[in-house]
Amino acid sequence: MENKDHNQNHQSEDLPQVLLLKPTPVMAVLGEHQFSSNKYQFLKAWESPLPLYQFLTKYANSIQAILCSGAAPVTDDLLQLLPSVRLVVAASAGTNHIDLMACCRRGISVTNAGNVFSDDGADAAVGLLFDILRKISAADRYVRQGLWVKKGDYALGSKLGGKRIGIVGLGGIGLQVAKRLEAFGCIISYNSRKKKTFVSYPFYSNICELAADSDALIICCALTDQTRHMINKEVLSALGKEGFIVNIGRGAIIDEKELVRCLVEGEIAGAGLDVFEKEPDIPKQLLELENVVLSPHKAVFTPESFLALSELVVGNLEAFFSNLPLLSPVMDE
Ligand SMILES: O=CC(=O)O
Repeated sequence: MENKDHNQNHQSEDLPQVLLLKPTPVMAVLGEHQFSSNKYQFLKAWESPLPLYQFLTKYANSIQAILCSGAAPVTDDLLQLLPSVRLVVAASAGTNHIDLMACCRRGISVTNAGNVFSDDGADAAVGLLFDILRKISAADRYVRQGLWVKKGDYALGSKLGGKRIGIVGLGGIGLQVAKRLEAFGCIISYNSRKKKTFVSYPFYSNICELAADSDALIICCALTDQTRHMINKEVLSALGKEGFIVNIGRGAIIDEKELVRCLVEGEIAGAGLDVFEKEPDIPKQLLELENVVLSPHKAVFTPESFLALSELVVGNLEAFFSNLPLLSPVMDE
């Protein structure tokens, strides 16, 4: 039986080593030729016959960078094993799978998807909002099931223009959501870690107050210790029976149990959800609700955004190994 570590390539021994723990979708776009480039040695842990720990130990003192996605967390324990790592490149906007404190403590730089996902993420958020307000997916099911013929006209949806929209997280994606929804005639307010001086939208430091003053909340912020379950029972009840929620951030920003209860009991009007607490498992009750639109965590992914991401990933590696400023560093705030 062949027991060869395909990562072993004598010609590439002197190249900077970049570890990949699991395949990341960006690989499909970058193509295999990039991953056997003559600039870096990409070490793909899953291709090695060695158990992971042994594989990591073998390359422990030479791996200088990690290219990662949410599928494989970068923990303090992992970094402890790899003392030569100086850069973590996240092929995602969110960095909740990376122990940022540990990176900071160890002097490791971190990059993410920067703004390459902002347009597609914002398009998806607006699409989900449109869908739940105008009942597009629900009406589609109605027609397909032959209910238009049997039962007559479908219930009316609600107009997007004029709605008060509370954006939670006014980063790259949140700003693009605001821009799009302003064009539809919506009234924008936001909550963020800090008030942004470059926008004139009303800032709410209190998320409950934002919810109470909004017809819909759109969650675009990062998942951190501060934002985990930030959208809780209190916030949902402030949003109220007529209120909608869209989440393209991370599932755990919302207390999902509470969200499901509010949807089932009619305490909020509807939800458009791209992300969930235990993906890809989702609470079964959501499948039965007509006022919920579900999407399999793909808001920011298009072939175009992947292409832009792959260029950014390569750009960050090149910058790092040429001692130039990183293109999309994750800043400490
Ligand atoms: O969810 C997608 C991302 O964080 O890039």
